Amino acid sequence: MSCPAPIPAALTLEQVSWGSGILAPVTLTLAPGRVLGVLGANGAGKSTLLRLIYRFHKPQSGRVLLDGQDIHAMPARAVAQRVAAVLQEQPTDFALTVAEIVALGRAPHRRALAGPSAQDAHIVDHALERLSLHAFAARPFGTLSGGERQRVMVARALAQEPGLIVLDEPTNHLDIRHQLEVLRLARGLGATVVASLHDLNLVQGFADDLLVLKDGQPLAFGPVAQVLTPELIARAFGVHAHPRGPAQFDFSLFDDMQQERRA
Ligand SMILES: Nc1ncnc2c1ncn2[C@@H]1O[C@H](COP(=O)(O)OP(=O)(O)OP(=O)(O)O)[C@@H](O)[C@H]1O
Repeated sequence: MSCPAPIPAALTLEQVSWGSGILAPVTLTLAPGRVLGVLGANGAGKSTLLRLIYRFHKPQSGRVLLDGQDIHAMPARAVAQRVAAVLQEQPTDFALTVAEIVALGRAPHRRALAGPSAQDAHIVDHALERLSLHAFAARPFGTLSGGERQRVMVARALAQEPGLIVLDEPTNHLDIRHQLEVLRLARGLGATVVASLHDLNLVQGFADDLLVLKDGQPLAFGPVAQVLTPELIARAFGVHAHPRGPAQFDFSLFDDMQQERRA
């Protein structure tokens, strides 16, 4: 049994704002399969923007369009079949096992009162495998470390087979190898991706496009190489960005390094 590849979603934000100045109107279009990194200092409005995209907040003005449809004109279930979110807040039902939490990702796809199908079980199994979580499948969620929990939340999103995946600081709690693995996995899903990140180096190898926010205002949007300049970093974060010194490293996964060496 194979897992069908998700059909990536097109995302458009049309003058989307929220709160009294918490997020000023943002307009952008992401073609299906594009990866958007959202950057900004603490309190800049990143999570607020993400909440608008996964339909937690209703915009004060403007519209969020998923494949051309306003997400607030769509049934919540239809949105949940297309959009998965990996959030900083995690489930508090610590007694559920890892496999049970990941299986929750299948809920939007099941008919009312229907139990899990063989296909659901296969998809959950596949998600556990991709996040190297098989050994944890029967463990209560509450007994896991912060990094292990984060991987479970990514596996749940994977099981949802979304066309758009929204990740709020997905590398929080993760060691460097798992950070790279989760970002590579998110990129390789075939879905459109929107992720807030704090690591300006990691975002360069991960995102196609960047949206930079400051005090709830969009400062810049466009391809990473065009947007991420020392001037922009100074405006967004109030720091100088210097070229790397000799005691600093770029990181990649072993298999990437082997490929690079072979090349
Ligand atoms: N429901 C709310 N009511 C009042 N203020 C809010 C609400 N939600 C967010 N804010 C405020 O809006 C600002 C933006 O918050 P948001 O969580 O979007 O920032 P962020 O960029 O994700 O920050 P961080 O990097 O610290 O996670 C913050 O000052 C926050 O306190």
